[in-house]
Amino acid sequence: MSRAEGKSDISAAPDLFAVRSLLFLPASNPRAIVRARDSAADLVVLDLEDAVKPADKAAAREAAVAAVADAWPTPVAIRINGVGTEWHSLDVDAVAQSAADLFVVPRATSAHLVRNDQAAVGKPVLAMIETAAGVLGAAEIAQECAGLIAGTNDLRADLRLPLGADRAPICTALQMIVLAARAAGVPVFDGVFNQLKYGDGLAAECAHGRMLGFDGKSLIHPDQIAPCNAAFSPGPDEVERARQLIAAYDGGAQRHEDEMIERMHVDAARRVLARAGG
Ligand SMILES: CC(C)(COP(=O)(O)OP(=O)(O)OC[C@H]1O[C@@H](n2cnc3c(N)ncnc32)[C@H](O)[C@@H]1OP(=O)(O)O)[C@@H](O)C(=O)NCCC(=O)NCCSC(=O)C[C@H](O)C(=O)O
Ligand SMILES: [Mg+2]
Repeated sequence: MSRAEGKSDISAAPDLFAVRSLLFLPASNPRAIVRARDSAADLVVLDLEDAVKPADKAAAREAAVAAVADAWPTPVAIRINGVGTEWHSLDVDAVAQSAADLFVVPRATSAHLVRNDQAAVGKPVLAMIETAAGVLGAAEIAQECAGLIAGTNDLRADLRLPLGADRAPICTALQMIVLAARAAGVPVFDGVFNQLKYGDGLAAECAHGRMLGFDGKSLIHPDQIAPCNAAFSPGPDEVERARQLIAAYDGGAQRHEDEMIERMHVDAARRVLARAGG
């Protein structure tokens, strides 16, 4: 089945608040494209940027456009090369003509550059915040976007952190990215976990991201999808607590199981039920 080419309705953005897992893959890897299409990722991002060697950029662009023309069970995005690179305008033109549902801009540093790309492509855009300048501009950038993604590898590099640094030195930046997205009313996604043999490390980092307020997480391998989806889905106890809280509430401030609850707790409980699928 083939999808209409050149979809350009930016109001037709998928419900990105429902996205828990964003699977990145190099658009130059055809086997990975097949795997991604069959995967349980909530959103797939075909990468033209850092995952693709310079010599492969043109072929990757062609492959991404061809891939998104087919039917996908989930929304599919293309990550373009950044403004100022030799591939940027070719990527913009190709994605504008493609059937991708949305696109991703890397290393976003200013709202007007994101606005320019969005106007040229005519699709919803997710902006990656992955530099110090991007973090400081995130509040304005978020106003131009369908969502923000933390680019934690580039951010660590831009901050000149030692290789292998954990999350402690980037926590302030992560919180600023979440604040920016929430102030703009758009969803926000955590960065990638680079370890491919991870034990409990991935689940712990997903849980940390959820506690910081992220809606979901960027992933680099299909094996990371199940732990990520589980971590960003409310468990049965959480769902039951949410149901009981909503049922018990009748306005104002009240006691519920030895805690005070107010209207905002009911709103949060409703979000839990929505994410759990009703
Ligand atoms: C990291 C990898 C290069 C590892 O590759 P490899 O060792 O070949 O993996 P496997 O042998 O375990 O692969 C098994 C099969 O799974 C497919 N596969 C692998 N990764 C993916 C994927 N991401 N999506 C879909 N399918 C995938 C392989 O093709 C194998 O299939 P088959 O041959 O049929 O058995 C590799 O995992 C990889 O390339 N990952 C994604 C890298 C990427 O996209 N990077 C850019 C985004 S991350 C980033 O930089 C964020 C941000 O910009 C920042 O700065 O933080
Ligand atoms: Mg990056």
